[in-house]
Amino acid sequence: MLTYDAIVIGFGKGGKTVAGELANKNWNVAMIEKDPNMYGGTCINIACIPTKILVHDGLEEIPYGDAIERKDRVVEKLREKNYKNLASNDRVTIYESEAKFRSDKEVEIEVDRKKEVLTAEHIFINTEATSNIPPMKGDLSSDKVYTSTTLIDRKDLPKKLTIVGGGYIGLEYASMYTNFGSEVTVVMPESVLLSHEDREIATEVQKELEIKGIQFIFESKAEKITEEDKDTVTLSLSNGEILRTNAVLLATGRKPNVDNLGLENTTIEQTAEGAIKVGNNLETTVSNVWALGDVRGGMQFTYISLDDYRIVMDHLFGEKKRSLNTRKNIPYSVFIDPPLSKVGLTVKEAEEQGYEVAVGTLPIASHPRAHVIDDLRGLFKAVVDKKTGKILGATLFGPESPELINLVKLAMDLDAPYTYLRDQVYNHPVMSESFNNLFDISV
Ligand SMILES: Cc1cc2nc3c(=O)[nH]c(=O)nc-3n(C[C@H](O)[C@H](O)[C@H](O)COP(=O)(O)OP(=O)(O)OC[C@H]3O[C@@H](n4cnc5c(N)ncnc54)[C@H](O)[C@@H]3O)c2cc1C
Ligand SMILES: NC(=O)c1ccc[n+]([C@@H]2O[C@H](COP(=O)([O-])OP(=O)(O)OC[C@H]3O[C@@H](n4cnc5c(N)ncnc54)[C@H](O)[C@@H]3O)[C@@H](O)[C@H]2O)c1
Repeated sequence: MLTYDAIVIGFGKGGKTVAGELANKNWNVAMIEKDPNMYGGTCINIACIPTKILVHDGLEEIPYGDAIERKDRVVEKLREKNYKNLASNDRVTIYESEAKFRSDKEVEIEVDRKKEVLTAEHIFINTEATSNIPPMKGDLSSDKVYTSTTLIDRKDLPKKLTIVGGGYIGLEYASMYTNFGSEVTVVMPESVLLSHEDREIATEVQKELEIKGIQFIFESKAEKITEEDKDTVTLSLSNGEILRTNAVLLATGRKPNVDNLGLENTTIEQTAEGAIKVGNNLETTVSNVWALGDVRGGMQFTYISLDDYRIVMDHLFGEKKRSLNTRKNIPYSVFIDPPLSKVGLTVKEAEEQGYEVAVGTLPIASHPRAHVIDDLRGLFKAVVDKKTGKILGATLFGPESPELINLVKLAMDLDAPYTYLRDQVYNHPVMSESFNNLFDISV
């Protein structure tokens, strides 16, 4: 049995950051990663970075095949850099193996076909989330059926792409493949697009995506896939429709990955949804065994996993003040064209929580920067508490919104009144100066 100060399972955002930091504090760290193509984790290899490269290149009208090649080159470079970052640290030993718990503090791996057991007082679980495959009949193993991971490895552009699921992945892939030239249809069980978002803005999003050529089929589930010929499958929907298509993307959520992790050999508990159960400081039900990122449930974003690392470090070495409870406003963006970004509450959510609200609305077409960049699409909305003047939230649909939303987040975190963003001196002509008008709200 090999003894370390810490074992990290999964070379993802949370895991690699924890491993590097512990090694810098002179801990001996075992880093276990099961897939040599995943050094650096989901984000850089199969998610945020490759998809945002394709979003970018699609908008630049770069041919699909060239964009896929560039994506592969960048990902390889990043993976190598991530690997070297830890491999070059004498305090870190990297094991390429699936990790499986044998007991609360023992982890089994396979090295050169031989089983090896590692033990450490501190263990960090960072084993990602994986694609949900919906219960469907037919040829699910067809080479024309994809997940978000496998579709972006396809070298030729599918003429017709049908996407099952209208969440983040469904919409981002719909927008990006339409930009490359695919004819895209999105099938979803909901009766409206983006059911949790501001209705006025969601309607605007649907309008813009339909103008691009995307078709939406609401209130419908995909039920069966039938192989037709070498280029075609048919997809039977619960509403009776049958779609002929060249590729099907299953974008129906991602679930915490605890497959083969051996949790049954431990006293680590899981939530009803199958995530690893953690307290507010991210410790599992076993003392000094921690879980970070997608595997512990909750919001699935790279920056959440990074902030999980901050919480864990604060509990191990700091003042123990950081926790899930102290985390402030979390922004997010859906990288459709133009992008949609949100922080805080919508009008409906604020009213449901008992706030009396004042609302600012700004069509992007009214803003000078929109004319400079020749993109008049979109609508911004801000929600303010009438009583205190505090900003309760903003939903920004329009160019550059993924950058802008962080300004609103900052103002909200600092408890600044809405007038702070309204009366700010911004440079010109830029998108952020739209806040002079967006926040010109009478409360
Ligand atoms: C298509 C797509 C696009 C996305 N776009 C964005 C975006 O733009 N912005 C954003 O913030 N988020 C985005 N996300 C979400 C983001 O990628 C994840 O939230 C984030 O990568 C999760 O990181 P993590 O720290 O949980 O671990 P991960 O980075 O997922 O790493 C986990 C690692 O553990 C390894 N592993 C698993 N089981 C074992 C085991 N038993 N033994 C050893 N190793 C194991 C895996 O191989 C993997 O390398 C996207 C996700 C997808 C799918
Ligand atoms: N920009 C980003 O930050 C970004 C981008 C992509 C993914 N992500 C992360 O990845 C996670 C997973 O994304 P996702 O889009 O797969 O999940 P999601 O939960 O956002 O959406 C899943 C969709 O699939 C639908 N669905 C479920 N079963 C279905 C069925 N049988 N037939 C048809 N539709 C069905 C749901 O109703 C929903 O519309 C997100 O939660 C997000 O955190 C983030």
